Amino acid sequence: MSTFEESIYRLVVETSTNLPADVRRAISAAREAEDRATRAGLSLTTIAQNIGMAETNVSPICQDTGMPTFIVHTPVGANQIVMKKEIKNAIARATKDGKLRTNSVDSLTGANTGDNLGPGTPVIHFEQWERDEVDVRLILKGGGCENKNIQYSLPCELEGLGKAGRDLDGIRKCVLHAVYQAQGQGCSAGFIGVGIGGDRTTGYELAKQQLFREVEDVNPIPELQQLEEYIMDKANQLGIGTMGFGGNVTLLGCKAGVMNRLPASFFVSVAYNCWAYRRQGVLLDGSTHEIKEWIYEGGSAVPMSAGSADTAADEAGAASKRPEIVLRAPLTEEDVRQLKVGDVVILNGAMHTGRDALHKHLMDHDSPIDLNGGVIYHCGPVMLKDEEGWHVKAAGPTTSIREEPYQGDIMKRFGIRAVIGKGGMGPKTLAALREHGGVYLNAVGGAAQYYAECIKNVEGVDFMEFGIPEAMWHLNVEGFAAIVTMDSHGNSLHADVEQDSKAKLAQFKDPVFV
Ligand SMILES: O=C(O)C[C@H](O)C(=O)O
Ligand code: SF4
Repeated sequence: MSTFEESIYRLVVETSTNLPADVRRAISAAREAEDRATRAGLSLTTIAQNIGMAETNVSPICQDTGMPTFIVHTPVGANQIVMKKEIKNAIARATKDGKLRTNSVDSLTGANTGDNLGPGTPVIHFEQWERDEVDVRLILKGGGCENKNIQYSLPCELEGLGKAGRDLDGIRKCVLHAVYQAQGQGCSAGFIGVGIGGDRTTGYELAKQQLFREVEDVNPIPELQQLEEYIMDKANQLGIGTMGFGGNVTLLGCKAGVMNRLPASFFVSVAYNCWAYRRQGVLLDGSTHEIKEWIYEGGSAVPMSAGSADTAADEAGAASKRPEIVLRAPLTEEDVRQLKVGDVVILNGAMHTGRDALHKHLMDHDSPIDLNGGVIYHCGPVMLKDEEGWHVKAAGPTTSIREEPYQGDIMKRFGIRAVIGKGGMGPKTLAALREHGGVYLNAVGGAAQYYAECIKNVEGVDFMEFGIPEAMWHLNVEGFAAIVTMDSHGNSLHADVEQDSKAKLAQFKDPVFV
């Protein structure tokens, strides 16, 4: 392997497994701002533990290792064709080693390429510069937060905020709205990059580029510096909180950039990044391609609590007015009818993963196993196989709302009693929980190491043809902690937080930048 390929491999592993110092500082500050004995505080404790565990285990912070996106600056004359090939080799190797999930899926057939390579994956942007070194930056941005990106075309009308015009105040409203509409689904607390101007494509590119800035830097353009500070202040008054559980911290960073636009177009593009803000970079020697320096301060400079996986579960007891409730699957109707929003549940026993492909399949096919009393986990894990069998390398929840069209019907048809995911579900599922006797449990998004440790055994797998993330994994878990956010009595914490934050958003209707 060439030195360039080796250096890129190291960059990929570091990015996926070790959150940089500036991001850690932002998360630590959020922990300080949030009472530990709340749902948000509890989730931040789990997040902090997870960051420490990922570093120690050299395993993915989150199971969704995202769309690898590289920005490479090369000296004039460097062979970009060879570099591209070697970047791809490094990606395939990191995937084989379980540092990246198999994340490249054929959009028409649904087939997973298995090595993270394919049309459009990875994304590599080359730029030439007049220096001798090679600068390679990488961001691994997951699908859940990518789904919460949003683009506005000014002028427009925004719920809660009214008219947004073609000026700085209109931009202000769009950015606040972008944070509101993400709720907890992009694994808040998040970081946003804002691209002002451009066309639809370059606007989004500019937004994503902002995510390569340091969390603590100061915008050199005074208007944008003001905008960033304003958004940081006001977005954190929306009360959405970590995971959308409500709380004081909703946004960890806001970076805005500007470029020219066409007279007829005025786009504001927002790239939403989850707390698992994985970006790193290396400066390579121009001739040897050895790593000369890391671009962003390494994570090890800011230790996060790497304590035992029990800490969060212990704090969970304090976060709830009622003691935590320990249940063993399969569950009975009585088990789940006793649960109320806010309860902390510790699950033991059998759990089955299922996400988009499985839910669609189960609508008109039988299940390969008996799901009566069963627990479905919305999760697409990172798995590795050796002589002894399959091992879980990372296994946090995925965004549940995508299963909203199917979930209620499937629960009733197969007798499923609990669904675990993140971000909450909608009215159809809530009605089914009530009618059938079911519960929705919210796990901490991105806490892939924390949950992987709870999985004691992989009992089997079905539908491997869907690819590793979409297959139905049969797991045996111990001490899997999650919070009831939708119960069988018609209560949904997600609906409440959305309602509440909408009212708070409306406070920021009046012009600020005039
Ligand atoms: O694909 C996943 O595992 C998670 C995804 O990033 C999500 O946030 O829903
Ligand atoms: S699960 Fe959450 S933390 Fe992981 S990539 Fe998706 S949005 Fe980010």
